[in-house]
Amino acid sequence: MAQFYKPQSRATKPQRLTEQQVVGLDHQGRGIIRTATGVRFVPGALPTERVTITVQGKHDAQLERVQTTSKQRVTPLCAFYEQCGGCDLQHLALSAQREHKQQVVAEILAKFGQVEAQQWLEPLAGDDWHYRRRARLAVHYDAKRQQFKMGFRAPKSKRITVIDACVVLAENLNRLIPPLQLLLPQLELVKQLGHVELIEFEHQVVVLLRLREWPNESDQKQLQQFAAHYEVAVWCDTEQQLAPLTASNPLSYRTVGASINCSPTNFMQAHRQLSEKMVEQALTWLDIQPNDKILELYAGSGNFSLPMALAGAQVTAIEGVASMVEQLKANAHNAQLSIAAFCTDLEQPWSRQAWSQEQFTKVLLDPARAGAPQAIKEVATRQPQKIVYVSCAPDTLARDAKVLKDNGYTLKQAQVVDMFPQTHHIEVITLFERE
Ligand SMILES: C[S@@+](CC[C@H](N)C(=O)[O-])C[C@H]1O[C@@H](n2cnc3c(N)ncnc32)[C@H](O)[C@@H]1O
Repeated sequence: MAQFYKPQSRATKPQRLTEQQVVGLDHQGRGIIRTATGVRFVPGALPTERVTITVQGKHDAQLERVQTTSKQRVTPLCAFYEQCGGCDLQHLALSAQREHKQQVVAEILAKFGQVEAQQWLEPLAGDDWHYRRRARLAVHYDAKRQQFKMGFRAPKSKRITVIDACVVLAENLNRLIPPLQLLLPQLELVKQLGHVELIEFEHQVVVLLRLREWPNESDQKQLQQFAAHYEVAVWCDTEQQLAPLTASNPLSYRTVGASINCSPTNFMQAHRQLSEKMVEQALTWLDIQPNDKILELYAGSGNFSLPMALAGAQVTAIEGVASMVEQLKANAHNAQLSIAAFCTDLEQPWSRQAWSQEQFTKVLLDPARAGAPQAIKEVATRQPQKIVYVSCAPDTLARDAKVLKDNGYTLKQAQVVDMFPQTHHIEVITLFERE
């Protein structure tokens, strides 16, 4: 048999380093330490602290002990903080979390966009706990052991941290976790359950079950009893259909001056109070005048479109998901507003889009994490007076901001929207103006 050279295993004992100085926080909320062998990123460590770490991989390290504690360190509220990893900034005081988020955005804008905001507004904040109006819970059923797990996935892992409460989830949703943990393993559908979503709408709390097939009669009966008892609607999302299994009120959420009807799988801003406040800020910056023609990109079901039209603008709204475009049109119709809405993939050039031939005075865009690499070039060449850019990813915002800067725009104002307190996730709203 042929023999091949096999290098010796390089596995060594994990290296332990004591008295390490934390010099900053990175954009994922991890402490930064400069060791003799390079930079290490340490979840849970805070600037000014001296800590003991165990080195893992090339740049990561695990926090073992805090030797000198930061004044900004607070005791995490959540019992699952160590295992869950969802709210990874809970050990940092809230005011410091917000300061950190603003600093991260400013640094990334300067480094990757060569852009500086002329003015930062105070972060927009709402409830710091029990603020989330939507959560997706991972599930796993071990048929052999008849073991059911429901919770959140641990960081960088498929492991499920079983929880019986979540400190950032709206109380309306939080109370459903223990009874669902009891009910679901008793149902036949547990064997084909993909995940569970809990969503708080304006007049209805929804438990959405992701399934392969529609539930059998016995399961349906038990789910109906559950729904009646907890005053929720159970919806099922199979490959064939998305529909309520129990009685359900129409699903909607509030925006400034209007209700937005939507389906349980449509995008909805995460924070139950801050969505409207963020829309108000956008309206203030846009300063809508009677002749304004506004182009809105990544419009969803109309969260910004309806308030802009109510303020008197002529709105053209673009969204990539066809069902949301239809929803947006219906929402505009219900509010007796005239909004031109189109389904377009904004990753593609606009040359064939008839809507793009119009002259727009102002643009509002609210892309997903990937930002708007193609759309921003198209916007910049059209030279609207004002651009309001809402972002949940400072790195792609910085890349797109550079395109605007190169095309004569100045970043007049910026504001962190604390849409995800206790976590490192960042939302920011920005106003660019043509010089
Ligand atoms: C952050 S959400 C914002 C939605 C809306 N502005 C709101 O406040 O509810 C981003 C939206 O962009 C849409 N989207 C993502 N990629 C897209 C693309 N390539 N073309 C068009 N729309 C896209 C998503 O479907 C989603 O509705």
